[in-house]
Amino acid sequence: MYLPEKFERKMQDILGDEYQEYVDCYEAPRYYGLRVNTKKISVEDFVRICPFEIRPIPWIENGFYYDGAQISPAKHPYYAAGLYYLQEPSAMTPANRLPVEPGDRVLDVCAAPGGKATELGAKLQGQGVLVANDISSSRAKGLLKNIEMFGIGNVLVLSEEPGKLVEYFRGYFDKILIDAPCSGEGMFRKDKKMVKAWEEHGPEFFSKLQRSIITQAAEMLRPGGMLLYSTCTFDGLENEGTIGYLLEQYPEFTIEGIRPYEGFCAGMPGLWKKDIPDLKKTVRIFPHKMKGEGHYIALLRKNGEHEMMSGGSKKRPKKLAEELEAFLAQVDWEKAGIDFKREQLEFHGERVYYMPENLPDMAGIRFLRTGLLMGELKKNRFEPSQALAMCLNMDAYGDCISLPVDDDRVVRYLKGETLDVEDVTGMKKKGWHLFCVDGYPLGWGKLASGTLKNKYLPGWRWQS
Ligand SMILES: C[S@@+](CC[C@H](N)C(=O)[O-])C[C@H]1O[C@@H](n2cnc3c(N)ncnc32)[C@H](O)[C@@H]1O
Repeated sequence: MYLPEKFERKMQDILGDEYQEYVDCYEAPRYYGLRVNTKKISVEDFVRICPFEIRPIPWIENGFYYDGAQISPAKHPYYAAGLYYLQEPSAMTPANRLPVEPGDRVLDVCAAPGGKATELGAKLQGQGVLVANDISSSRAKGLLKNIEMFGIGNVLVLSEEPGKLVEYFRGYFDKILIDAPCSGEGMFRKDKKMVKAWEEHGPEFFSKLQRSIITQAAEMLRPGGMLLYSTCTFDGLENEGTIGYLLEQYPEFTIEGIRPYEGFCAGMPGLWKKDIPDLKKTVRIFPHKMKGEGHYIALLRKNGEHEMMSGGSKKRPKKLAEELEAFLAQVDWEKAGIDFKREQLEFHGERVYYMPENLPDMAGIRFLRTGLLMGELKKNRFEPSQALAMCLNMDAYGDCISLPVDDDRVVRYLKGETLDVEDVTGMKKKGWHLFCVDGYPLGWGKLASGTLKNKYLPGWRWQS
């Protein structure tokens, strides 16, 4: 495989005697990974129902290898049910090693298309808030879809420069993840196009961007909070150099240890001009040392006294339209994992949202979604949304139709067809039903006389 000479020389310096072993691994096939959505299913249950062969990724509790040359897990209904995300195994490490707890306020600064944000959201288990941002609004659209498919409703999906976010969220977050734009050296085996991109924009270009993003993120972290910085490159300036720069600018930060794995290598203080021994606590992932592509991860804590920052003022709940009221009463919110409070409902035109608690005033921010889009009120008729369907489960909503995965109506539903379901429902029931595969929601349908009118979101439908 072609590698630029300058890159080869750098890797020889970094790896010394191991360089040949590293180069040889470019001839080996890449690894494919699948990460279980623990908000929707336990790892044990997923292993029990998984329709294809998977092998555990040893350093990620909910991660598995699959044979990407033989199978396409994205074409399975369980994928449409949000039971898993497809992600290169090393790329699972950053969100896995950031200790997010339910109830935390979490920011993913460079989140699209959502590989890490979906895991951070799953770890929150519906409590607290995930702010998923990406400067690119086109990439943020894919991010929104992945987050909704994963059933994460306690979310803001934004598309802003991190510098602008500081005005709104200074000292607000408990945990921040920066999966920084980088020169992508660790992805050369997975994606050959990255080599050409590297020749156009190398480490110096990205280093400037990374320094600006990490210092802006530092402003948004509360004292006591934790920040995880990751890249998929080997370059010392972009990795240890960015962390060294942060410590210089913000001495209140300290480098924390990362839960170990035998394949992880220590960060290399010598690659940064100043010697900071704690940089050894950061982690380098090399593809010749473990079964995944190249990555770098640093975990930091911001030290200092924490004052809880409260959000904006509460609006009084208004009187709700009867049909919305009736719909809300039908949901067992506790079983949906949502601590439902009416004052968190917001109305924008016909749309009804369920907002996370304690948000700052967000006037002027560019967003794709604030909160969970519950549905639309059209002439007092309430139509529940796709996002809400993905947040629910069969215990939380009474009227469900669940078919086994091998019933051909499951795929026909995903293609947008009207279904005859009289054999499952009888003739009696009418109205909104949650359509599920093996008990996991795919979307809505409206039932009348044994026929289910398809309400699967048109933009998500499978091609016929
Ligand atoms: C490595 S990718 C993120 C991948 C993502 N975390 C995931 O796991 O799916 C880096 C992202 O940073 C975004 N980006 C580039 N410059 C940025 C900036 N100044 N602020 C925020 N995001 C930025 C890019 O649009 C890109 O989506």
